[in-house]
Amino acid sequence: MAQSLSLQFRIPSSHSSTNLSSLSKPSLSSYNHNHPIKLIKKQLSIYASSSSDLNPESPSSQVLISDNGTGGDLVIPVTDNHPTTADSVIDVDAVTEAELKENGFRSTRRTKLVCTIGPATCGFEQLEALAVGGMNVARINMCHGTHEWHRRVIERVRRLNEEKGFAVAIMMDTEGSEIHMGDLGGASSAKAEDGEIWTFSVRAFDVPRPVRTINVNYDGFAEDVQVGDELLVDGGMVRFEVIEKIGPDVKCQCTDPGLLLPRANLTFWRDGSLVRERNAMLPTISSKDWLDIDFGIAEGVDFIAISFVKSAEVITHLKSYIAARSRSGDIAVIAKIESIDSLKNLEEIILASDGAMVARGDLGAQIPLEQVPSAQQRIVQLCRELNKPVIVASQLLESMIEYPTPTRAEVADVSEAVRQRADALMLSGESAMGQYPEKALAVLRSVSLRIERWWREEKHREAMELPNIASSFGDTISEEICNSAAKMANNLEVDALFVYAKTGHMASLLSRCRPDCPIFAFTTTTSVRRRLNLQWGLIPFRLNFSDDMESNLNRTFALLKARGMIKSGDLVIAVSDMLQSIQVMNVP
Ligand SMILES: Nc1ncnc2c1ncn2[C@@H]1O[C@H](COP(=O)(O)OP(=O)(O)OP(=O)(O)O)[C@@H](O)[C@H]1O
Ligand SMILES: CC(=O)C(=O)O
Ligand SMILES: [K+]
Ligand SMILES: [Mg+2]
Repeated sequence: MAQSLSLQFRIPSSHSSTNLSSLSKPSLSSYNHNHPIKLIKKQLSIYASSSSDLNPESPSSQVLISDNGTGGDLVIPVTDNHPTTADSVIDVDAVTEAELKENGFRSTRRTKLVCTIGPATCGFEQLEALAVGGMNVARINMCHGTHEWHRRVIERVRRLNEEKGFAVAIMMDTEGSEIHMGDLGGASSAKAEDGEIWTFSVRAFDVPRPVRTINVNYDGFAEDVQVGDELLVDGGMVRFEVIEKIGPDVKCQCTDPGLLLPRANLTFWRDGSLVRERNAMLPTISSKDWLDIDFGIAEGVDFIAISFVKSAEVITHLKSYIAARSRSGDIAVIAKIESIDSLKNLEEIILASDGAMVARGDLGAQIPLEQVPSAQQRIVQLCRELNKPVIVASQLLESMIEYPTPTRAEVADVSEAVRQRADALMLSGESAMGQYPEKALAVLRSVSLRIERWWREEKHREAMELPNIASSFGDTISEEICNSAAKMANNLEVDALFVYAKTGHMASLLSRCRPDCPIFAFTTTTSVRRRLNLQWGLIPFRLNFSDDMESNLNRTFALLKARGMIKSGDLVIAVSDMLQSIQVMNVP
């Protein structure tokens, strides 16, 4: 297949003979600051002020309202579910829009934020507060709650996206078939005190549960453990020693007291290492997980995260299962790295997946805690090399489940993940059942912004050699274009990279380069837009565009300028997957 590579430099003639670096600092401070955040609630979609940009054929699909403050009208598509036919509409969420207007390009956050939704955050208003606070992906954990409960959360997030222009993606996280406790008969927690004897059993207990008894989900439990083994709840939050086995009952003495939470994970250790007897043979995807996956496919979730992945095969199998069943076949599969086996087979698992999660909670129960930081660094780096989005998860702001401010150590941990340039950070209990979900999200947001800016100001560019990952000549060209465009963007200090990518692939290749400027990713479908929302530095927009880059650019400039998101003179580099080209230009 013949491919042409055209490099077009369209610096206006008045600038053509000047030193490029002198062009590169359009005064972002000239952004006007008169846009109250209140606008957030109603700004949804935007269109150009020029009437020729409006599609007269579909006026009935739009509602025009005046936004009395920024000048110009807003176009609100009645439904955001399918690509609208109106070429005049560009979908971007109001928070991004306000952020760009208020602070300019450079200040936008590059690190994406995932929030686990639970009882503390499942209401529409709570979800909206998280979206306004910067949530890019809502995670639902199938360890907890019913399908009905999860369906309602999904429906609310969808409604939020449709009504308020957000692109919050949904990630479903499977339970997996590792050993865990039962649900404590409805109690929210149980306290285990030092020296107490508790009974762990595969027997189901009556309600109310007899005191100091815990049900275990794994039939082979009593057979696999031995007297003297250490039993760790939630990777060591509470510890017991096995003192006696009586049929299905295992008597254990508490050695490290603490709170037992419903369905907490259990591991047992012998002579300092994790015991993996028959439970190592449990399937990665249990029969309950398959039912949950069918539910996720039916609900059209954007990501399915698979717990306790051991090998690449399970990912490949799940991907073909999804491809055969999903209407659009576009659910991304995220491998959760939280077991010894997943570390052993890391590269092939990541290659087979669409992304990975450093699931430090369970990982820290399977390898010594002091090995978790280096595992994290390795996973983050490998994912970036292989161009797969990576999420750093668990206990980032654990103390904020109870307290309104984080510990210094937590802030340092978040900073380190941002500095490693992970695509995304995740809240678990902090947002699912903590007392300060919005505050925790605000901490992730402000720490990300601060560390990213510091990194740019210090020009700390990693000397990371990005390997060639393309499998065809066409892909190689895309990859070279993105690498070059990102490098040019840094050297020329441009304000933004624009990428027109139908499947989103070129957008993620640009994100992999972690350039200094934000990446405006234009895509034609809402589902691709949502999926891109997990990736570092991408500001995803949905826009109908053609194969004619000249007209795409002109239209985009008009649309974005009309809303004050860019302005004349801003320096932009544009790439596209239709016309494989790099164009450098000032916004006219
Ligand atoms: N849908 C839900 N309903 C009720 N409680 C929930 C729900 N989702 C999460 N939680 C609560 O938030 C806590 C933290 O959530 P998180 O998703 O990190 O789960 P986890 O059980 O710790 O396990 P893992 O993340 O390894 O699957 C849970 O232990 C649970 O108490
Ligand atoms: C997120 C998760 O599953 C873990 O940290 O174990
Ligand atoms: K899970
Ligand atoms: Mg886990």
